[in-house]
Amino acid sequence: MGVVNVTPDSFSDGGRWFDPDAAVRHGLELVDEGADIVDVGGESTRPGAQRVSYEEELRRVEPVIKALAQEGVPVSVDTMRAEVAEAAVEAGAVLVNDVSGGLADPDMPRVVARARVPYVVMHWRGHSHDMLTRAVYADPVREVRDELARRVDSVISEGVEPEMIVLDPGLGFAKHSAHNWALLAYLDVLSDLGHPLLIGASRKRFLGRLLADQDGTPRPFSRCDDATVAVTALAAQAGAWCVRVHDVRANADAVRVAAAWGGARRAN
Ligand SMILES: Nc1nc2ncc(COP(=O)(O)O)nc2c(=O)[nH]1
Repeated sequence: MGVVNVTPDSFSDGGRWFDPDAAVRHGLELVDEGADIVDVGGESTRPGAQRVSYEEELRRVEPVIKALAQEGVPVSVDTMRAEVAEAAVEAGAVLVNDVSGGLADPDMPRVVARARVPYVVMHWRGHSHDMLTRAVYADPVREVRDELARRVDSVISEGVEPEMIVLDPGLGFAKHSAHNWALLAYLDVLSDLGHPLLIGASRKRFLGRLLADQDGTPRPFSRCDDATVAVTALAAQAGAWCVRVHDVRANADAVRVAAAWGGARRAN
């Protein structure tokens, strides 16, 4: 899953694809690099980000989704708003990627159920402006698993088909580095919920902190693609269904390496 943030302020590529034509060109490049899905988002979710209006979010994403869909690109819409998801599916999106897992907008499960598209339910504990105040866990893996399980039950009760649900641990969302590493180390606990897993580690702060230099300065996000590729290979080997990344080519290569490695083990 290649990322196209049509935002002026996303942490990892803020502003580069804010122009719709540039965003569409970039989405097509990501497909050429090996992306199976292009994820289009119009609202930054970096820690501390302020929300944008529904109108502004839709203005940003709709033309990009429509143009990419018309080129035959499988597009997902990264939104917490049911109205944006509905309009995005109308414009040709084939998957809804909801970082709030249906918590930010109670209408979302009904919209997704009616659209009959796959639905990414990510672990979330509130909006970016204050989510780090909720980054408190006694047992992060068990708590994330239990909270995701509750979201699954809730959205199914609203009509979403179980087989349409994809789960995501929400790395960096109301989580500190140690929480993120624990979730990656125990992906099998989340897989046991019985849904495909999407992993979004690309260029995130916990990778920059891991790679900090001697005086503790975190590695800039633009130089965390190699670490992202390592996470991709390990996540693929751990059975992840999809990784959400900025640098598609290198990560698509890593997925192929993991598939060849895993295939050889099964064959012998
Ligand atoms: N499903 C899913 N969606 C996401 N959308 C945005 C971001 C924030 O990263 P970005 O600003 O680089 O897009 N991370 C995720 C994620 O981890 N999982």
